Amino acid sequence: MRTSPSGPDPRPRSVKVRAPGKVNVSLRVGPRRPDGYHSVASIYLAVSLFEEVTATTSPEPGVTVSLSPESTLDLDELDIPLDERNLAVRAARLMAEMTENPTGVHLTITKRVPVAGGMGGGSADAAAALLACDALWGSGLSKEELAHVAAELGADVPFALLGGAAVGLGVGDQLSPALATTRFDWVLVPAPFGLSTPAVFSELDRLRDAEGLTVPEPTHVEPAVLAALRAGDAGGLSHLLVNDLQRAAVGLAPQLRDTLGWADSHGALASIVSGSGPTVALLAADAAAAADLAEELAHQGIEALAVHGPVPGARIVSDTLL
Ligand SMILES: C[C@](O)(CO)[C@H](O)COP(=O)(O)OP(=O)(O)OC[C@H]1O[C@@H](n2ccc(N)nc2=O)[C@H](O)[C@@H]1O
Ligand SMILES: Nc1ncnc2c1ncn2[C@@H]1O[C@H](COP(=O)(O)OP(=O)(O)OP(=O)(O)O)[C@@H](O)[C@H]1O
Repeated sequence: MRTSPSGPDPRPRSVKVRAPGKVNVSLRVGPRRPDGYHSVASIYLAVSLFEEVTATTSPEPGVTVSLSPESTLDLDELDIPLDERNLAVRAARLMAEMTENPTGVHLTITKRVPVAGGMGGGSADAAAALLACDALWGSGLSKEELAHVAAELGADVPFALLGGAAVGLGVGDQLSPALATTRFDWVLVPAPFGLSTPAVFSELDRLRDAEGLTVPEPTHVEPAVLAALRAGDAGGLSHLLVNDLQRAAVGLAPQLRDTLGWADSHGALASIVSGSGPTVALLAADAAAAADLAEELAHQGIEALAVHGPVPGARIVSDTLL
């Protein structure tokens, strides 16, 4: 239990935080562990597609949540629980447990990252909710303590707090920042369906079992990937993109093969399934190439989003007295 030196501010307030989605430019997955998780060696890149969470003091005790009409996703189509299963609600409740006399809070989430898309959208909501409640309640937690709480919520949540580019070991939660000196441009192609993260990991286990393939625990990431990131070398990076989950995602959703093929047919440098999928990330040579590619796909009626990374992790956008 912590209180900030000045104690909690009792006045009604509203704190807005934004947090990015991510792609994994390299994702190596080890064998299933006894706890059901898999050790990974991952290189995360935060991209410029942001979730927003506004935490507003509520006269009612507890945590409530709603989705903002400013969301760019079609809210009628979304399968997002608005109860204690919501990752942002879970984050706020954890923060409340660690804060003296927390007020009630209402969370408003602006969804932009494809749901169940492999880009860590729910994780971004959780990270944003943690930071927003930390500010609202003056919980006084250190960065390390916040990262610890984040890891309790999910493997991708600590990275959504940190942002930028980072190496993730353990289940992806043991993070070390990586140097990326210039931006990398991507075109994201969301799918009209979602994939369940545990189902994709299980499919990878199934494929490996069927092949009699045993894999070692991943202990490190490829130095060449870090060198390409450091040098801002999109061409070099394009030959190094790797995702062990990709074949499992494609196994569950074979239509992704076509989308991945658009890199060749539409002049992108390379393509990769983002995390557990099904969003596909096409790597472009530069911002102009990404904008052209997104426009060309849009002309064909295909949803495509030009983004870039690295971008910062969860950050406060506004803090307003009501
Ligand atoms: C695929 C990635 O997005 C790559 O960054 C992450 O590994 C997934 O992170 P996440 O969605 O935050 O995952 P969690 O919410 O912690 O876990 C959901 C489920 O995914 C599986 N899971 C997740 C992460 C991991 N390293 N190994 C796993 O096997 C487990 O079945 C777990 O129960
Ligand atoms: N705030 C939230 N936003 C979206 N989904 C949520 C949220 N809270 C809980 N969920 C549930 O979690 C599931 C996965 O959501 P999410 O969009 O985070 O997937 P993802 O981006 O594939 O995750 P990851 O890349 O971290 O594996 C959704 O289908 C939904 O039922």
